[in-house]
Amino acid sequence: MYNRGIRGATTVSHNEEQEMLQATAELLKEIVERNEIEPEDICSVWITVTPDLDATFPARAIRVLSGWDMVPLMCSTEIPVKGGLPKCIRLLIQVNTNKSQREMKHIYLNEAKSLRPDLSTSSS
Ligand SMILES: O=C(O)C(=O)C[C@]1(C(=O)O)C=C[C@@H](O)C=C1
Repeated sequence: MYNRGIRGATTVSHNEEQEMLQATAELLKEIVERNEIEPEDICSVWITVTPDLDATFPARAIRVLSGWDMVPLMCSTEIPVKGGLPKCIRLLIQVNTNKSQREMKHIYLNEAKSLRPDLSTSSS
């Protein structure tokens, strides 16, 4: 068993609570499904938002999911680099798995696909 990291990122159109929660849940669901992981296998989830997103804590979208209440979550702000992609939510999931690092599927949705086209395996 190894401890691996899985990355994801997505964007929202507005600094709005429901949109942020929905985008976070969508990104998490895609990561979980594509990587076939269970909440029990997850060590922690680190979430960042760009400084233009302050309508809510994205962690709220994760801890209400069935089986996710005991997964350690942490939100923080991405560093405000000039010209950085706006309204972006990033996830880093640390997971226990037997898979190799190359088998980890990193998910970039919406405008965030431009961040790491080399890693993105999502078709959406
Ligand atoms: O992967 C991302 O979300 C990126 O924006 C790329 C990148 C990088 O340059 O590697 C930049 C900033 C993030 O904190 C993490 C990684």
